[in-house]
Amino acid sequence: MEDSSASNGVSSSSGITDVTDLERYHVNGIPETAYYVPGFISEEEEAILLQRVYESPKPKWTQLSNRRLQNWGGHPHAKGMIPEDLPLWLQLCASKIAKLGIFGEKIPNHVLVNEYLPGQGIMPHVDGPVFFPVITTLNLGSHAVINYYTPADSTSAASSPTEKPLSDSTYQDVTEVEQPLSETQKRLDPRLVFSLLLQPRSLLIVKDDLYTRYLHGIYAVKEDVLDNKIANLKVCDKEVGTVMKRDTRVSLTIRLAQNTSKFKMSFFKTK
Ligand SMILES: O=C(O)CCC(=O)C(=O)O
Ligand SMILES: [Fe+2]
Repeated sequence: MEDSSASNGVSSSSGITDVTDLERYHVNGIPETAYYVPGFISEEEEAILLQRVYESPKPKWTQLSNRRLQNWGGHPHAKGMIPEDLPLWLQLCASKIAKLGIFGEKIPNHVLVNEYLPGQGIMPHVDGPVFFPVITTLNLGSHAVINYYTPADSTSAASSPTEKPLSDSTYQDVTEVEQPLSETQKRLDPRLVFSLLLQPRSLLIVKDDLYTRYLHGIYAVKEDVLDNKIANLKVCDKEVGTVMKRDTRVSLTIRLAQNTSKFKMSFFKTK
């Protein structure tokens, strides 16, 4: 008999069922809380998810200057979000992640699909306040190295007090803020605190300050040279100096948007 959940994406069962198990995946040696779960999904599940992403209607894609994306679950806005139901294949992903207990009793309701060709990246930014302060990323197709930078409001010597915080990548003005990618990267490099290698099929979970205050970004390069800033190199069984060629990477950023109904009411009141 065919397993309908598998044909729609990921099976909702998982070997990891509670937060106690999750502690095994805690990333050590970094100042904030992150979990890196290698092999969170199988190769079959990865292939099905990629198939679902690429069979989505063309208008679902938004082309940005250095990547393209699909937004599922409603459009985030500084004041909240009008929710839309996730398609079944994403609901299954969200349920599997919810079983880890990291969203309390809730199930994530928003998914951002980002596609990066080799040489593409995302400039350092913080995600918006619309979301519950846990961010989960499912990695498909290729690796990436994600960099974390000290917060713009940090008192560290490297940060400039005149600097404006960067906008949320999911906001409408993203195309404008993404133009000066290399300039921004150069300016922020002294503030790089640590990086994480994200292998295909892994799940990354970051929380609290790492989510709300640190900036995160991915270099726009065709290959990554692994260095000792990468906190999970050992877990990934990799060595400093290894060169990893990028292929096309698809990431699913799976989050819980809050205050959705409140926004709905005030939205209609102002019309
Ligand atoms: O692709 C990633 O892992 C990062 C995506 C991201 O930071 C975002 O969409 O806000
Ligand atoms: Fe982000």
